[in-house]
Amino acid sequence: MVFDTSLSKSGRGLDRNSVTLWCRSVPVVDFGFMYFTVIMNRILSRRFLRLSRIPGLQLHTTGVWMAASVEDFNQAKVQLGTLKKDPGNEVKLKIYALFKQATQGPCNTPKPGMLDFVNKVKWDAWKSLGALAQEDARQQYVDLVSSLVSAEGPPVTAAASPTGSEKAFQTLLVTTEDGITTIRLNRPQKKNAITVEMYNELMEALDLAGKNDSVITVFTGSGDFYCSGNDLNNFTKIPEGGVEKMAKDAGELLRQAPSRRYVKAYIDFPKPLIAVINGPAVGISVTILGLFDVVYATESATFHTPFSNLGQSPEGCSSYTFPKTMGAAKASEILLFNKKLTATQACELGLVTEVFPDSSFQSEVWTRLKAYAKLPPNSLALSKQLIRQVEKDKLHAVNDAEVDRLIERWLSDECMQAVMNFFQGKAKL
Ligand SMILES: CCC/C=C/C(=O)SCCNC(=O)CCNC(=O)[C@H](O)C(C)(C)COP(=O)([O-])OP(=O)([O-])OC[C@H]1O[C@@H](n2cnc3c(N)ncnc32)[C@H](O)[C@@H]1OP(=O)([O-])[O-]
Repeated sequence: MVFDTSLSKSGRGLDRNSVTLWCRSVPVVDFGFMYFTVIMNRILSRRFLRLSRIPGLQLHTTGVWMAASVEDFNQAKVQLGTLKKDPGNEVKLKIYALFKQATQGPCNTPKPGMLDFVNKVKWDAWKSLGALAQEDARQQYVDLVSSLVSAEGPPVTAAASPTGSEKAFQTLLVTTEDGITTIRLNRPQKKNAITVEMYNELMEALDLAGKNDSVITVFTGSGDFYCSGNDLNNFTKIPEGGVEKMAKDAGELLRQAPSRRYVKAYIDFPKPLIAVINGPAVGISVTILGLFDVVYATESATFHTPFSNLGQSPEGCSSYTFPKTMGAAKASEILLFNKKLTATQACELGLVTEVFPDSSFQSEVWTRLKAYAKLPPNSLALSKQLIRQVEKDKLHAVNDAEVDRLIERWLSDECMQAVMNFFQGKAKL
């Protein structure tokens, strides 16, 4: 029998009079249920041990054993749907078999054919329960689900963070639901311009998304813009070391450095990365798209890299990914001569995967993403890595070269003048 905190708290299935701990069929402790509950909670909450894993240790009640009710069973079915972690095929088969036994009794349906692999395995699991009584199957089902739920720890409360969210950020909304980690740029009043804080949070969010249970990771923006690129205020916050220090720090943020590695975080991201472009995209939010696996755009989105206007040069590996995707001539129009693309043009050039009507964009895209997130995660991640692996070294080298050039550009009069023009209201895109 598996005990967990929720079981010991509610006392479900136990006679509350007393509980005896047995070791190798010898009773070693006998105490009242209340005391037992207190001790079990302390032991389990400190994660010292799980009684079911101790060889020879058995738990016996001295009173009447109460089987799980139909209500408990129904509640367990609901709880099963809230599990965040996949319990694995073996456990899922056990759950399936117990469910069938509890609801239909012993298996007496014909054995599926040899080639019907999945149904055959399920049938075998059910059949293996033999003549187990329905109420015992119900109890085992409830216990199994209960142990899985408690193994995941207490549910995250709404007050602690938004639904499905793993961590609260200042400039992003990050949620994980239905196998999708969504990273939403969340400075709509500033058109989601990327501050230094946001760069750092994006790296942290990517790191978490790469390690959590999600299958795919999706970027999108809050409000009417996807992103207006680098926040030009980043250039106005001059640190103690002066402009040179500012340019160097910004370069390190983009480049492969131990703790600051913005573009690197995209190059090395291990799972499928999808951009949902909900409105205009500018600067680094466009160049980085070459490192995404799929880009969906709403019809009215635009794509603009005004580097020459700003006295700057391309980044996000676009000096390599853009010519590779669309040819040097088209890439030069965009990266040198500031050509703004419509979503349809960006799609024709291969920067965008597909364009959707504004009216149905969100519903069509999210339906598709939810379906993608149901695909086998390991297969997806490994296939992505096969596609990207051959180019990784090249991309890191391109990133380094681009950043070296940018650090020079950020110190140039051309760049300083362009930034001043923006804040004096002289230059808007
Ligand atoms: C580091 C790696 C290198 C990266 C390179 C790049 O990304 S290059 C690309 C660099 N990016 C650019 O050059 C884009 C510069 N931005 C623009 O040209 C225009 O804002 C616009 C066309 C994006 C939107 O025009 P619109 O008339 O629809 O809206 P609005 O103008 O009224 O904006 C609302 C508020 O947001 C503010 N804000 C917006 N974007 C930025 C920003 N990037 N920065 C700071 N602030 C920004 C704006 O000041 C205003 O603030 P306020 O006054 O309310 O306190």
